[in-house]
Amino acid sequence: MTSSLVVDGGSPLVGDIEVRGAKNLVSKAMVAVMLAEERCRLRGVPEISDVQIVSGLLELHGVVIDSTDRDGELVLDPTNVEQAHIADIDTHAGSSRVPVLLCGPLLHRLGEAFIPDLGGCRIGERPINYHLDVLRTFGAVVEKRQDGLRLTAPNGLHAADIHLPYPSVGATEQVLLTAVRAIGRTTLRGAAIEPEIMDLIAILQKMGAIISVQTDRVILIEGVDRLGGFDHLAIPDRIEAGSWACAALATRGDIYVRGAQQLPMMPFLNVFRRIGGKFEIDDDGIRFWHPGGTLNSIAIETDVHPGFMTDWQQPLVVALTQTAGLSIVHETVYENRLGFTDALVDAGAHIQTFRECLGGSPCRFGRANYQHSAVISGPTPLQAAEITVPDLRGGFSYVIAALAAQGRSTVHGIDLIHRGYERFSEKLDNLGAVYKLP
Ligand SMILES: CC(=O)N[C@H]1[C@@H](OP(=O)(O)OP(=O)(O)OC[C@H]2O[C@@H](n3ccc(=O)[nH]c3=O)[C@H](O)[C@@H]2O)O[C@H](CO)[C@@H](O)[C@@H]1O
Ligand SMILES: C=C(OP(=O)(O)O)C(=O)O
Repeated sequence: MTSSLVVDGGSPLVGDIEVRGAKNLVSKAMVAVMLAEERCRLRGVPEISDVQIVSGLLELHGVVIDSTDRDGELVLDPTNVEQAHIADIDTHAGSSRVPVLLCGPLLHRLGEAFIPDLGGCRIGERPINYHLDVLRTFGAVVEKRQDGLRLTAPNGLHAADIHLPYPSVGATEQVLLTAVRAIGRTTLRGAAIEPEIMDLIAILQKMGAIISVQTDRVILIEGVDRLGGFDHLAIPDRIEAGSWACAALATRGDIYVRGAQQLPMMPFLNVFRRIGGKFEIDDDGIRFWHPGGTLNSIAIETDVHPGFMTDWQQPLVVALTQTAGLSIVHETVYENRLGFTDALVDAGAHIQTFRECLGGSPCRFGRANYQHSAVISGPTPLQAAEITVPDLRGGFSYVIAALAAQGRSTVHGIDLIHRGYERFSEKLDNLGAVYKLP
C-alpha cells in the first residue's frame, strides 16, 4: 500500500461506483460474534483496514475466520473462544476504537477483559467514561494498569437502568452488547439511534436477543441465557455514499453510487438538495450530480441521528467552498473536527473557524475554547497543494479538494483513507480521476 497520491485535478468525476457494508456496523457485527455459540455469516463486508484490525483481534481470541476473496463474505466461528482464553491484548488497538466494545462479550464469556490504548480518528478527546460507567453499572470492576484497563465481573453482569448523558453511538453499543446476556431487563435512556445501531439490533435479534426500541431514545433489553449465530447482509455505508456525493458536487461531476440507500441518507439528501445538488434514487442506488450553474450556501449543524451526521461534515465542507455566498457549519458532535480546514485555506478556500456556536442552538462546546464553527465563503477556485491526511474523512476531503483544484497536488498519508474507503484507487479509476501512486 502506498502512502501518497499525486493528483492532476480540474476534471469532473463521472461514472459508477459501489458501496458495501458500513464500517460503523461491520466492525460491531464482528464483535457480536464473540457472544455467539455458533458460526456466524456476515455479508457485504468491505475491504477496509478496520475490518482487518478487528479480524486480527477476534483471531487472537480464538475466533476462526474464513473469508472469500472478493465477494465480501466472512464466516466467523467463535466456538473456540473459551479454549483460547486470551484476556490481555498486549498490542495497541491499531487505528480502531472498536476493541472497547469487546468488554461485555469477554466478561460474559471469560469473566475478564482488557482495554488497550484505543485508536480512531483524532477529532476530539474521545473519552470512554460513558463506557466505563455503563460497564460498572452492570457489575464490572475496572482496574487501571500500566498498559491499559483490566475488567472483571466477580458477581456476574446484571441488568441495569442506564441514562446516557449524551446519545453516544459507542456507549449505546456497549450497553446492547453487554445487556443481551446480562441477568434481567435493562432500560437504556438517551440512546443513540443511528441506522448502524438499528442494524446491530437486527443482528442481535437474529442471534436470539430480545430488544425493543421505544420512542424518545429508550431501548429495553431482556437478557437471555444463550445467543446463537446469524446470517446478515450489512447495511451499506451511508458515510462513504455521502462522501462520493460531495465529490460529485465539488468537481462538477456525476456519480452513481450503487448500494446507496435513501432512508439512512435522508438527512444528507435534504442538505444536498438545499445546496442545489441533484439526485435520483432507484432500487439499486442513488445518482448524485452537479446540475451546472451556481450552488447555494447553507447553514447546518452536525448532530446525532436523525440529524446531519458529523462524518459527512468534512467532505461537505469541500463542496461548500464551491457554493455561492456564506455557509455556516456548526460541529456539535466532536470538539476538534474543523482543524482540517487549515490546509483547504492554504489551497485557496475562504474558511474561518470560530469558538462560538454559530447558526444554530448552543452545544456542549459553546463555552469551551474549541474552534467548532466554520464560516465558508464561496465559490473560490482551489489551487493545487501539498497536503497530509489528518484523519479518515479529512483525508477523503483533501483528495476531493485536489481533484477539484487546477494543477498537480500531492496528498500524503493516504493509507488512513483505507480505514473507511475500500478499493479507493479502483473507484477513482472508475470515475476518470487523473492521479498517480508514486
Ligand atoms: C466506529 C464508529 O462507529 N465510529 C463512529 C461512532 O464513534 P463513537 O462511538 O466513538 O462516537 P460517540 O457517539 O461515542 O461520540 C459522540 C460524542 O460523545 C463523547 N463521548 C463518547 C463516549 C464517552 O464515553 N464519553 C464521551 O464524552 C465523544 O467525545 C463525542 O463528543 O459514532 C460517531 C458519531 O456518529 C461517528 O463519528 C464515528 O464514525
Ligand atoms: C470518526 C470516524 O471513525 P472512528 O470512530 O472509527 O474513528 C469516522 O468514521 O469518520
